[in-house]
Amino acid sequence: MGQKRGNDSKPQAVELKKRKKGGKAAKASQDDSWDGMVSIDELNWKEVAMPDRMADAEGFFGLEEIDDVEVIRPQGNGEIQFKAKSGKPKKSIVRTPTAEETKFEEWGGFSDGESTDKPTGLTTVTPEPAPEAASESKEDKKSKKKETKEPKKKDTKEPKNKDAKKDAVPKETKPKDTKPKQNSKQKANLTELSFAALEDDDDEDGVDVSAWDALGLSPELLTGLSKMKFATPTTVQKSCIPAILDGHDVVGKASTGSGKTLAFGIPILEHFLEKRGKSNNSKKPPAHPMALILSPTRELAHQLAKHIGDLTTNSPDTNARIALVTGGLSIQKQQRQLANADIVVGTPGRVWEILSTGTGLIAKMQRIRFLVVDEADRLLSEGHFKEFEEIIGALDRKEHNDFPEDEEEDEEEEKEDETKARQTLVFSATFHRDLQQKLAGKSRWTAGDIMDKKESMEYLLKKLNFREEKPRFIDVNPVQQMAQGLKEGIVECPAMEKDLYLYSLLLYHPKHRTLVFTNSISAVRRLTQLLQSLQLPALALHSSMAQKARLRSVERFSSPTADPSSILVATDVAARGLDIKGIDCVVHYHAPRTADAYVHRSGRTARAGAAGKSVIICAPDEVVSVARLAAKVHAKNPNATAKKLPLESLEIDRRVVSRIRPRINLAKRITESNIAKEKVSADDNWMRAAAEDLGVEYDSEEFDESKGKGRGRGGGRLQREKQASSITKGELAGLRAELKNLLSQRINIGVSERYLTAGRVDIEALLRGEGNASFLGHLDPLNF
Ligand SMILES: Nc1ncnc2c1ncn2[C@@H]1O[C@H](COP(=O)(O)OP(=O)(O)OP(=O)(O)O)[C@@H](O)[C@H]1O
Repeated sequence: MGQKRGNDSKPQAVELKKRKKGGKAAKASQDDSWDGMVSIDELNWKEVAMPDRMADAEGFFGLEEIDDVEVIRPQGNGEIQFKAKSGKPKKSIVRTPTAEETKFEEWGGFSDGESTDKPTGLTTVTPEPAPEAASESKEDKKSKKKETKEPKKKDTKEPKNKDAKKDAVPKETKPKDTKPKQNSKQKANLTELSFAALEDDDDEDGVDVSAWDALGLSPELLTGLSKMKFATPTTVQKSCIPAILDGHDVVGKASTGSGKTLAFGIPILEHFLEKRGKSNNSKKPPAHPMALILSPTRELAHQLAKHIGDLTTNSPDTNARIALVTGGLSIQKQQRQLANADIVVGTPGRVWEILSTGTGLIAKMQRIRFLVVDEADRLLSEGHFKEFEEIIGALDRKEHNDFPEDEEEDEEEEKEDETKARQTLVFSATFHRDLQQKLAGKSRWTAGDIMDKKESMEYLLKKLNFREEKPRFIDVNPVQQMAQGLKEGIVECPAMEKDLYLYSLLLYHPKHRTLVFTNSISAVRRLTQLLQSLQLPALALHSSMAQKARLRSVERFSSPTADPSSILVATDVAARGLDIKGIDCVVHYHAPRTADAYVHRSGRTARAGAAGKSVIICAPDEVVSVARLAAKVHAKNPNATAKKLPLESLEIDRRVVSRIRPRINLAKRITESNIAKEKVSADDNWMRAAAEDLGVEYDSEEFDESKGKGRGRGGGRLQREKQASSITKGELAGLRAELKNLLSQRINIGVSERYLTAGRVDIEALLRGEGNASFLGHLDPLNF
């Protein structure tokens, strides 16, 4: 078993087997008198391969490990040392400095501040802001701190230190990245596991980030933002970051994909940098976590950790430890991770499990500076309320601090930070209308009914114990809940022809990455198979799939190398928070059940200022409820009236519908037969196993006969299933061949000899392969 390390070694800790990467380059003397002892930073660490699932990454990213070393404990207070295990060459455990490190070593540092006797390594070469920037920024931080101590009475959107900061920050931040290997490699590891599309790793150039100047951020984070190519803050970031930096509690509402994660992530990291700067010891593990971010689902928690982690990785010298606390790992491990993290991201169930069983963890967590509740309304619908209430109760309980070693730091903190109360930040894209009115101060809170309405958002907010009497309610888009670049459409069709219209829509929009929502798992299964049999690159996502299969589907769908026409068929498990870049179109195969679901589903496209489309396929008996739902979503939109909603009615060309019907009929028969066969075989296996357990004989034919005779509920379905499953292999092969033949031809929508000779068809264009490759003839686009 090898040793593992992370970024910060702590000599006294025997568990220093793990630390974040980025230790000093080795310069161990390798002459004959050398006794073979090396320090932690001189070891030849190897990067640990990242596991398939983020959950298996144990919460900390970028670990390194080493084999064949012995840990030599110090006498007294000395540093732990290492030496090669007996039988191994002494030098085998020593790292050779890279050419780059040697170069920097010779160069001798950046400025007066750098001590020349520093041994070696990345700490020496970590990019520092220009000297004046560094000193000004310290001043700024001090002044900002003063402001933070007391939430301002007046709502100032810009921090006071704006001007000073402005000078400190390079306009065109082209960071002299002195940790290129570490950063890009860590980034690669993370992005491999990410839901988001991979970015071009080779391109290290930053963008101009002067648009962020007004927010007065540190040079470190500006460099990170520059590298991530976030040239301007989004509206929610512009409004929330100053309020949070000023120490206010914030309830933030902003449309999907508008950048809410960094709206709270950036102030948290600013606080981290400020506190770390003061402690003058970046290597010491934190006495307690600084922020707790609660998220309703594992996927979202992973995404949040990754998004904030990306910013820390890209920001020089910002090695905040992020612990991901979700199911799937040993409690003891997560207790350790949580205790040593700067930022804890987790689901309420798991966080509570860890806190309630760990010794002293509650006392540590009581000292967090930020509590973030993301996708707050879903936290309730996911049934996390009980654990959430327990966590809040525990955080607010008075407990003794049983960490004597932290006392010194505590006193220091206490002296400097008079506002010990934590800041609470609540974010979502949807809050119901009554609550919005109350938060905006337009209607009153009535204590009586709130306490009766347990598990409501009102109750949750009351429980949160804000530091201020009233949190700042920042509603970035009070009139428009939908993203600006989103176009909404509706396709009306007979209830039994939704497959046909879905297929038409997909053919109308080639090279569109499409997310199709259904209301049931069985519909996801059926539609995925149906589309696959039509040779479309469809993938499934629903909650009954194993976690690994879910992640695989999302990654295959979102990978930049994926087919640009990729289709993900999903239940509402994918409706919230999932940040997949480049989804062009969301199709609601089943109408969403609530207005919020419509907002969140549609919010998977048109993210971060991009354009996107959302189309509801609507049966006649759904039209009224869909119109009501759209009216609710657009209630405050001045351009929408009950008669004129921003829902474009999309007319699918009848010729298309009639020409593709044979394809759909064949594909449906093949799919139904496959599903019925799978089901029969699963039932059969189950019956056989049950019969075996009971010690009776099982005759499947006899059983089938008795099943088919039933006239009660489900009798018709059983008959259909039986019929579908009774198609022979030969018949099925025949159907497949027929479908394959149809799919090999383009859909002819009006090209005949008569048209060709009458000049109705641009033959040249046809030969050039222009237009929609699925069709032969001219197809009027949907203009949508
Ligand atoms: N300032 C910025 N400039 C450009 N892109 C940004 C900026 N801030 C965030 N993004 C990108 O925008 C996307 C959406 O961000 P995020 O996931 O935080 O949105 P959200 O508001 O939380 O959405 P949802 O409500 O759906 O969870 C992400 O891919 C993120 O990388």
